[in-house]
Amino acid sequence: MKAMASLLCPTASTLQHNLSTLCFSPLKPTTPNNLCFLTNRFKSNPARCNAFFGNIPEDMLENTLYLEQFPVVRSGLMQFQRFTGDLPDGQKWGFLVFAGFTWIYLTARPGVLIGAIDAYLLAPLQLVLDHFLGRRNLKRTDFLIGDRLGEGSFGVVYSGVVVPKNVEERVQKRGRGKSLTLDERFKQKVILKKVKIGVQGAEECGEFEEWFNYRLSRAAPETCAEFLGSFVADKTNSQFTKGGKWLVWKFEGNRDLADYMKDRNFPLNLESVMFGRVLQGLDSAKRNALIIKQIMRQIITSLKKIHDTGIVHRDVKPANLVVTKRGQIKLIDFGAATDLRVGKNYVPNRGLLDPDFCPPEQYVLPEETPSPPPEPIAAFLSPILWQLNSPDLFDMYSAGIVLVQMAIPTLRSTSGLKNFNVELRTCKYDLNKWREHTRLRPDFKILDLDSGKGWDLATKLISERGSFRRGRLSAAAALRHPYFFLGGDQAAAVLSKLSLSRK
Ligand SMILES: Nc1ncnc2c1ncn2[C@@H]1O[C@H](COP(=O)(O)OP(=O)(O)OP(=O)(O)O)[C@@H](O)[C@H]1O
Repeated sequence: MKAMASLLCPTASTLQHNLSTLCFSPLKPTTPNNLCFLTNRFKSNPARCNAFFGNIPEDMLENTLYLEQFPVVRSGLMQFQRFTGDLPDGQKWGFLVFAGFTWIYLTARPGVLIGAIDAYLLAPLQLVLDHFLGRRNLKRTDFLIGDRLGEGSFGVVYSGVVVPKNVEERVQKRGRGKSLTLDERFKQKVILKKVKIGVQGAEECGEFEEWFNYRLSRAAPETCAEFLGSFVADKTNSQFTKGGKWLVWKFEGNRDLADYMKDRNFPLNLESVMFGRVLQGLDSAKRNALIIKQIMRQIITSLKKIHDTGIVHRDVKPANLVVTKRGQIKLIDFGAATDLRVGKNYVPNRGLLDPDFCPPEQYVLPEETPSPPPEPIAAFLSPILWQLNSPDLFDMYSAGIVLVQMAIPTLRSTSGLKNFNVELRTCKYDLNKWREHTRLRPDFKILDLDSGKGWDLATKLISERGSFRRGRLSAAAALRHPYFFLGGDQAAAVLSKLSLSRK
């Protein structure tokens, strides 16, 4: 760095200061500790080097860096020299500080620069590639619709299968025509969401969900269910309505976290899914705690990744976390998500949310925040918006509720969670106060293990926003919390992967 500074400062007369010749001529080292740059011409020819500089001690040569080893530095220095040319010292430094600040701004969360690269380069590239590979040419006849899995405000979700190419449909209906019995050629399972027709805002939500899925398939594919694309039904029959839009995902797993939590055996019913085996040598409280820790680690890691792209999910809850058969937790249902880099799906005053998991502030941004300007301007301003409002902390509250719900058995039922929320509101969202006053007789054993690190994390996620709209841990900060140190859950997960790969 010292040498870099000398290079950039033309008054450092110990070095040749004409940067335009830097890349073609050597710079003489001054002291053994003062690193400087030499070109490869001199590195490979010590005699020539010594002739040029006089005898250079060997230890000094060892400390010498060669400019060719740092192509980025080299081209950066050349560019810098080209731009600053004959400017006086003060202006050169001013230029450097400005360039540094611009770089920090463009790469600060939610990432103006990477967002622009995604929007103007990666998204069109994905479109072309998908067309080329036939991924955007889905059609009604590619799928057979099976059971209905759920219904939200704007869509109805079904399981289904892909009809293999050149396979005649041989569909036998079983029971009342709900379950499909198909031969083994129909093995690729999918999830289909039918966007409701005639429901206000449904079409728009469907468009947003599609947009978010494509965006995440480029930016953080491991965090969410694999999106296969969409199609518009070309005719009306029992399942389809002509003109109706369908979104399609890969089937990621039979059950979501809410399904597992309904089971009395939770969290032990996830033990072999998460770790591939039963954790030996531990009492059941410790096993429970390790499973919950692994689930929380995965949820918060995924949240960190989506927040890094500027997306806030806004509907984090067990029913929106699918558990794959390899024990991965994947986020689904981006219908309520918002991208605060470009203001996508951000409508001031619109709450779309599940009250049981929603933080007290209810909105990701203060209600007085105006509607977003056109996308490029919104993107340019987004680091300021993000710094001022920390919208990611919205999801972190929901993650905190998921943690206490998993760890405290009496909060797992719908009524238990509702009562908890009522009491919490009365305690002004102070979890410690709630603990002193609750009448729900909660069992804190899991959260109190390990000197209460789990409890401490919960109190730092479930809270009101403090001054400057902070006061809750971000995903990155939560992952640095002592709760996640010495991750026995990680060790068990790694061991299970190793034993699986050996099989
Ligand atoms: N990719 C997937 N793999 C396996 N199961 C899934 C997948 N996507 C959704 N599911 C299942 O379908 C259920 C409903 O899905 P989802 O939450 O997306 O729709 P919804 O909440 O009913 O609709 P809305 O988006 O309108 O709220 C989930 O709880 C989950 O069990």
